Amino acid sequence: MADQEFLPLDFNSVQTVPESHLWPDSEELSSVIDLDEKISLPFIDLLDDGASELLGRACEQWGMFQLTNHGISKTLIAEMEEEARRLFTLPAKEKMKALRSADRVTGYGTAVISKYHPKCMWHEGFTILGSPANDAKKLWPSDSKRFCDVMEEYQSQMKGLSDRLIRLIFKFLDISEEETMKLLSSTGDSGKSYTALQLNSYPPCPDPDQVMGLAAHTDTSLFTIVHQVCNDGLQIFKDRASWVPLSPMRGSFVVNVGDLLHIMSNGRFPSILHRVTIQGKKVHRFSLAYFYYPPPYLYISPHCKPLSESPQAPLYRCVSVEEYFTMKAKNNGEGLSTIKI
Ligand SMILES: O=C(O)CCC(=O)C(=O)O
Ligand SMILES: [Fe+2]
Repeated sequence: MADQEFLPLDFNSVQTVPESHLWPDSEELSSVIDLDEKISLPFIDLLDDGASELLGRACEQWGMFQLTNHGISKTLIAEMEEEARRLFTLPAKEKMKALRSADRVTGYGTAVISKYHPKCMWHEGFTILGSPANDAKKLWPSDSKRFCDVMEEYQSQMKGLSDRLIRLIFKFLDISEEETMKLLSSTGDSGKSYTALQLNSYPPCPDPDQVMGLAAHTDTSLFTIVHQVCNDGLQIFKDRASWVPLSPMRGSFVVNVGDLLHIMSNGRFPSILHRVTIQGKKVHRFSLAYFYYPPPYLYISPHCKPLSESPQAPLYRCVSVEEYFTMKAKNNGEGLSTIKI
């Protein structure tokens, strides 16, 4: 596919879905199970004394959970929502000024997984690593400070929250304090961190049943913390059997296990396949996804429990984070099978 085709659509000006965005008869869109009620993911209260055990069980059984009492203020979340809306409701030609080019990972553009699919998604995104100042200045030459301040504050708070979560999760996995400290010290402060913030926008669509918001994928992160503005649309591929729609509770974060934690837990915590469908003709859905990664130079390997009751051979070979990214991209977004022993 030519690079041109990866430009997000000018969603405001389309009356009908163009051929490039129609996903007809696609297996990808089908097979949602018929449920009377949407499935509720487990809730984890971060202030619960047993949070480590509860987190571990939820990661094991679901690879995903809803986090409450996470300590991120409602005001900051409301500001994030406002700034994301301000960005994505700019005219298309303004957004294009911050277009992510082939050699850059930050800025405005389509989802990274777009290149693995013949059809385009009903989605536009904005990716931030550390300070968004360079890209924000292109959008608002004299008025980018508010956007940058809010994005940086959110990333800093997400980093703190992620550090708390990883400590509890590593404790459950019996990963030593020394290893935990190595990870935490190498991820640095938010300005230098290797984490990424992805603002997602799924505009209203004239024919929502024929398009895909975000196609099925697993995240490469250790885990991802997602806040959704409009809680419907996210689906998970549960038990490798069928797509299940979720409706997370407003105010909670959805946290999903990514490939790197799948590897470190030796497959005990599944990196769950998920996707986003489009909800209606009028709904503009946004989400804020914070991807928590170790630095690219660190090596990841399965942590096998000694003295356990079942055999604990490693399922995956040791791999650096950077190499894993490369392998996954080469294999069209499916990385785990490439390092399977
Ligand atoms: O929009 C969502 O709810 C999920 C987004 C997501 O899966 C991602 O950005 O990787
Ligand atoms: Fe995702």
